[in-house]
Amino acid sequence: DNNNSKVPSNKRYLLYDCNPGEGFNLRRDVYMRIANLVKNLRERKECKGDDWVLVLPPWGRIGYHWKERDLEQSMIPWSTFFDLKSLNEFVPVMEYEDYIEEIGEASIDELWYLQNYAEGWTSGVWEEKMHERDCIDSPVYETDTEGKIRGWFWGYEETYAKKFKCVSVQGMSKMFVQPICGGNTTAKSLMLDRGENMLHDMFGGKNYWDCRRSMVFSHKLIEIANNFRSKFLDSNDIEDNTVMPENWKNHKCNGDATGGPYIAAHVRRKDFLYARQEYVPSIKQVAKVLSEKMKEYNVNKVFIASDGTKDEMEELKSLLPGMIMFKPSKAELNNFKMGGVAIIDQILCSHARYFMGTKESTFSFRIQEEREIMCFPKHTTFNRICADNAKDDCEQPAKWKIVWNSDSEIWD
Ligand SMILES: C[C@@H]1O[C@H](OP(=O)(O)OP(=O)(O)OC[C@H]2O[C@@H](n3cnc4c(=O)[nH]c(N)nc43)[C@H](O)[C@@H]2O)[C@@H](O)[C@H](O)[C@@H]1O
Repeated sequence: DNNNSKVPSNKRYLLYDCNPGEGFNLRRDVYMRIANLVKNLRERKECKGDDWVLVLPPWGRIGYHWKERDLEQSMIPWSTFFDLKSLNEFVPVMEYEDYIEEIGEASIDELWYLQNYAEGWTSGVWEEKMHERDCIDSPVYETDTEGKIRGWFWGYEETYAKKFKCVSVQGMSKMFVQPICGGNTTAKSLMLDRGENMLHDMFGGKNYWDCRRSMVFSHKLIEIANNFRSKFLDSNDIEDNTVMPENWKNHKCNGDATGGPYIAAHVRRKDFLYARQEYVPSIKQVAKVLSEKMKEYNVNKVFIASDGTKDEMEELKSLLPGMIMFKPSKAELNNFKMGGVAIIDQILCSHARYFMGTKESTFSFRIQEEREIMCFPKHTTFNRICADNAKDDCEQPAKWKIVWNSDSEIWD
């Protein structure tokens, strides 16, 4: 065992990763499930006070969207997108490179590949369960001649794992506490791959919202967005009533946020045009609905965040002259990558007087949460633009209520 002797014996590391196809904002949700698991591992008696730390999986060319050929996107640390000091106020976290340095070698003791049950829900009722099983998918990891388990570790080619198993799971993050602390493993470092197979303990509860509030964006990105707000949208935190304290733990609502004198929309296109066809409005419909809302809110600017094509955005602009978009400079794109630009778009949407999202897009959900955290009235947040056909029932998004105080943890 080459583990660095400087590391205290009760220190343990939890690493994770997701299905490569998952996009940025779904991954932010998986982070929250893992962070809540780490919180449980740190607090539950059976874990004997071990000092669990969450190791942040570097960002790379994830999902369908971050594939720009001329943009280097690999081994991106979390600090590019998020404020680590704020994350650390919820559970201790560290960057992957700091982990390697701390333990003194690019290795992970044990790797669990999470999967479903091959047989599905046999009993017909959903129950929480977890078992070591044969791998269902053909393995994405291979054992080399030295017995080291090799595979994709965020582009760090020297990294390997020492043990590997497939684990079938059906349940919430709390269910992992017993297998991890109850003697099934003594690994100092444990990685859960396909972390999206773990569900939230208490979706929408106090821990959910505390963790969500700790995901403060990097100060550099906030600064760029704030400059853009003041230059193009006549918007600033004092007048908009969106001032946030240094430490998210000290934040409370002081009346409603008003937002800047503009409305905003997240217009998700690309794969949604096919996968969510019946819910996606045409560009003409987007323009029609937003013009009406601009009148209703008495503003002449509408900020658009979109993954749409240049042609689609030109068409929209021709129908909606008050339209404003954020276009990164080449240098900004190189520094902050697709994720940074996505966050700037989200910050700009979240400070608008009124917001409309896209049905079932986690990109829109994260904006809605951000507005909920900043104390916007719900009717200005939980809206979407309906499609122009009759098939769309036009159901509006669920109004998630932020939980500030300790709630009854019904699974405890
Ligand atoms: C169908 C599913 O859709 C899910 O997407 P969905 O929830 O919208 O949201 P995300 O998981 O964030 O994935 C969408 C990606 O598209 C880009 N993107 C989308 N809209 C915008 C925008 O307005 N501005 C900017 N700058 N970027 C945008 C962004 O890079 C983001 O990472 C995927 O995560 C799933 O993997 C799956 O494909």
